Amino acid sequence: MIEPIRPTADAVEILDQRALPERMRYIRCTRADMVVDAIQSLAVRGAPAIAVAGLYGLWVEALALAGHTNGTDELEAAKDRIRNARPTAVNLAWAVDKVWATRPGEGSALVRYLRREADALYQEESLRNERMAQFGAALLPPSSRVLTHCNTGSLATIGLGTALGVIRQAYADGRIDQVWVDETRPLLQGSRLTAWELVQDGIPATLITDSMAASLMAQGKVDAVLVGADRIAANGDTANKIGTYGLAVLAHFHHIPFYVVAPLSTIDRTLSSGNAIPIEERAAHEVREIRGQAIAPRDMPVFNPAFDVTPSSLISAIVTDTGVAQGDFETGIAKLLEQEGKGTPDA
Ligand SMILES: CSC[C@H]1O[C@H](OP(=O)(O)O)[C@H](O)[C@@H]1O
Repeated sequence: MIEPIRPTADAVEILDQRALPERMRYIRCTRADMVVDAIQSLAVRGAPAIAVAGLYGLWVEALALAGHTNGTDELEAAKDRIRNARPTAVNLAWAVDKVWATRPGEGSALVRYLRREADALYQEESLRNERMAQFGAALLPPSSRVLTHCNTGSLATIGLGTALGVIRQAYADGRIDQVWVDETRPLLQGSRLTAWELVQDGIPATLITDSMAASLMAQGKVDAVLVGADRIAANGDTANKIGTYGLAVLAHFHHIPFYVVAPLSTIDRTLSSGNAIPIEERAAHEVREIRGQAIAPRDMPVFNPAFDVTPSSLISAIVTDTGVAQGDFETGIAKLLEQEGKGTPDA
């Protein structure tokens, strides 16, 4: 299994996803700001993965500050920088807030606690992926041809992945014949990362540009669309990689099931709808260049939102680690949240 995050005795090693698919190199992080930079530059990315990376960042910072005079204040400031490193994916803030709220005093007890919490989330996310894969695969009829957007695999999570975890399980169950992989402009998480993961797994996949999805659906070559999520509101409105909303509109028009796959840690219990989900806007060069090569006039104005919001009315089902919500998402999501931690996922 690919390891996007590798904790060691005194650091956290992060697989630099910016260098994929050509090179596998790890960044050794010994301070919080090294992890913040890795998250903000998308060296590590994907809602669940950045939450795990963030907790290890908190741990290495506590390790480095142990014994410092202003260590407590410096650690709290670092915590805020980690928490706010990327605004849309709720997992990061949720994990940091949860761990910070119940931390013990300071010193070695705090260091041990933070490492223990990071290890626990690492394990938990891996198990969540396995449960989602089972629930999601059951939705797909045999010989399905599915389309996916961005990267929701082992690189974006810990373990099988979310939407890509469902695809892996469904393929293993003989339910998938073909995967259409959206390249996912501007940062190409689909062509660089999802395609790389599927090639490694030997799963039949074909790379397409984002603009090709519509005609594939019109030709009847797509049986389902599977995507991940960065933040899901209580009514099921979902923020995900830019381009997801367009796919949902296309799927709705062509009567194709549109599935969102995400762990409960992606659900924002405080938001009644997607209107208030903060959408991260990123640097213009990400659109104007590819790997430093200009593909647009140098000072061309750019609009570069990293995510968009799909209204729940366009979503066929939301697959989580405790079961599947369909139809009345508000009630369905509330029921799935009630299952959390009970160890007996919804049937
Ligand atoms: C299971 S990852 C969820 C989500 O994260 C990705 O965004 P990014 O590559 O910017 O971190 C994409 O929206 C995935 O669907």
